[in-house]
Order: sequence, then C-alpha cells, then structure tokens
Amino acid sequence: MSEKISVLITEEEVERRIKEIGAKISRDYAGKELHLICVLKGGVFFTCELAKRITVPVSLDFMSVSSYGDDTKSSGVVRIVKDLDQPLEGKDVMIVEDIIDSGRTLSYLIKVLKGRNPDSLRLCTLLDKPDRRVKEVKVDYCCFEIPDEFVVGYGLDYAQKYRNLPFIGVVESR
Ligand SMILES: O=P(O)(O)OC[C@H]1O[C@H](OP(=O)(O)OP(=O)(O)O)[C@H](O)[C@@H]1O
Ligand SMILES: Nc1nc2[nH]cnc2c(=O)[nH]1
Repeated sequence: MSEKISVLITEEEVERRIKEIGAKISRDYAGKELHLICVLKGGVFFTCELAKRITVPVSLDFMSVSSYGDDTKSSGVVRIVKDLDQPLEGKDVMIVEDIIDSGRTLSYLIKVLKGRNPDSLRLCTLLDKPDRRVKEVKVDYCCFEIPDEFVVGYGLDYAQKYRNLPFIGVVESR
C-alpha cells in the first residue's frame, strides 16, 4: 500500500536552510577542524548536504543506534549497533541527526560520547519536535522546528520507505 504524503518543507527551503546553517557552523569553527558524527540511517542525507556547505576541514564517522523496542521508548535505553571507527579525544565533535523527538536517543548518545573526552561536543539537527520532548537535550544547531506530525523524507522513513524524498513530507494516511 502506498501512503498519501503532503509537502511540509520544500526541497528549496531545505537546501536554503542547510546552506545557512553550514555557513554559521563554518564561522563558529573558523580556524578549527570539525569531526562530524552521522547517526545512521536517517542522518545520512543531511550529513552529506551539510558537510558540503562547511568550509573548515571536516572528517566524518558513522554510528548506528537502536532502541530495545517499546520498553526502551520509556526507559531511554539505547543500544549501539555500530560504533564509531575513530576515537574522539582531542577533537571538536558535532553529532548530526535528522530529527529529535522525545530526546531519549540524543540524551543517551551525548552522555556516551562526552565520556570519550572530545575537546567539544555539539549537536546539529535537521528537524526538532520540541513539543514531544521527554528528556532535555541542548540543540546547538537546528534547521527547522516542526509540529508534532510524523514526517518522512531527507533520510526519514516510514517502514523503511521514503528516505529518498528530497523534501520533508507528512504521511497523511498510515
Ligand atoms: O528523540 P527520539 O525520540 O529518541 O527520536 C529520535 C531518533 O529517532 C530517529 O531514528 P530511528 O530510530 O527512526 O532510526 P533510523 O534513523 O535508522 O530510521 C532519529 O534519527 C533519532 O535517532
Ligand atoms: N520517520 C520518522 N521518524 C521519527 N522518529 C521520531 N520522529 C519521527 C518522525 O516524525 N518521522
């Protein structure tokens, strides 16, 4: 079955905003190098587009995490499925995510990665749903705050589909 999807944020708006955030990050990190951590799978499209807009030297690493089913959603326990390849010690690190919802994933990840002694650790997200927050998370860079709707596209899936949409859409019928 295919779902009806309406456009929430157009491709042009997403691209324009990523350029803006990339320029801001480049100014904020002038004279430094930046180590981007892409949180798979959703973060991959945003990470690539953002990295292209950052003008300071960038290195990349990838991580995959998953919740332990419904119980985790309340316990906030997150499992590392694929860990980083490189250490973080002495690096200026930025976690790059597609969306922050309850905040459970990111609050866990930030705690774990801080323990690896980076020089600095910040968070950049494409989308933020502040109304859904259960765990407080400091968001350093955010492209768009959105209402509490289930969105797809630009890395975000519905049953593993629609990650490749070049815009942010809302699934009307699920
Ligand atoms: O703030 P939270 O409520 O913790 O939700 C945010 C998390 O959910 C999404 O990942 P998802 O579990 O859908 O994995 P995916 O990126 O592999 O699709 C997103 O990429 C965040 O990691
Ligand atoms: N695809 C998708 N994944 C999410 N994870 C948390 N919120 C969302 C959402 O709105 N869409």
